[in-house]
Amino acid sequence: MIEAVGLTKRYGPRTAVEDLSFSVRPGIVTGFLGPNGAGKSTTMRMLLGLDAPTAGHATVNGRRYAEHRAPLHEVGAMLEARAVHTGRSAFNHLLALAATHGIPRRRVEEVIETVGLREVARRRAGGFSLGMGQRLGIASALLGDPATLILDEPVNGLDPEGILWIRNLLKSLAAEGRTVLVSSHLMSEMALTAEHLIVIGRGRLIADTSVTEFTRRASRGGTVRVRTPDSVRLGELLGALPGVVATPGDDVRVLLVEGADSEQVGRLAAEHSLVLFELTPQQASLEEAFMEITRDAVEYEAVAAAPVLIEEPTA
Ligand SMILES: Nc1ncnc2c1ncn2[C@@H]1O[C@H](COP(=O)(O)OP(=O)(O)OP(=O)(O)O)[C@@H](O)[C@H]1O
Repeated sequence: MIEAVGLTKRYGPRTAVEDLSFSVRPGIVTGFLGPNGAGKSTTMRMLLGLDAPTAGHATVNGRRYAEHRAPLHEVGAMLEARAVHTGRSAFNHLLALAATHGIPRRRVEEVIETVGLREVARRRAGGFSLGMGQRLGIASALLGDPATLILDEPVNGLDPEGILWIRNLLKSLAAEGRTVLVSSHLMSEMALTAEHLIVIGRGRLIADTSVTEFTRRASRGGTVRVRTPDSVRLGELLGALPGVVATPGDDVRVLLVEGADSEQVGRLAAEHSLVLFELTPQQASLEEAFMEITRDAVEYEAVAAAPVLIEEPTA
């Protein structure tokens, strides 16, 4: 269980994270989403005690990270996959990490097996591909068999096989009852991996919801396609409802309805005994929904990066 309460981080005049509160439950994968610069890495660093919050606090399994006696057994983290001593082999890197935390050599062999690095474990980690580096980062995170995992962009730069591997690994770790928080800026990937989402923009919480609810919200406000032999009559009835617009589709029997969901359209048709051949919500893709939901946050970044001069109107 991870808990953030009013987490705030300022770097000089810049607020990276602002009054962020959320909790991450065990047993499911929670996706931590936000556009670039939203504050995901900063938040994760605060959860791990690597950055001190300007205000607020965070706990992992009921305690602040620094208060854990054996933190590697409580929290496994991967923030930068490249944070590895490049001259060492993957095996020696893990062995050194294990030795300083009283973890037996057997466990090193186990995690190397889990992440599929057996063949290359004796090779210098500095020569690793990005994918191998990610696997090594995950191996380090798993070393202490922790109850909680915090991974920053673990699928970045991976090939499809690597992405599928991480997806399945995260799901199985969560299924074992662990708390799994994984950040990404890719909505479509998170939709396949996570069950719950925490979405931030400009350092603030935008959504704390299940993937199912997020998808539902994404399709709300979308268009409903209706095919009916009574399109003229149904169009009139829909047009009489406040905020509803029905426009003809690619066929005289097709209407594209905005401002009402498929349930409302179906009920209206039934009340007037109109036959329907088709009633299809046209879902926005999750990526579109994510862009829509975080748009203001992104626009702010763009404006902040390139200030626009507005001339004073002359009297
Ligand atoms: N050490 C720092 N000093 C000053 N500003 C910082 C520092 N670290 C982060 N920031 C700023 O805080 C904001 C949040 O950055 P952060 O890296 O946490 O975002 P992010 O969501 O992880 O982004 P990305 O997906 O691009 O990694 C950014 O505007 C960034 O420039």
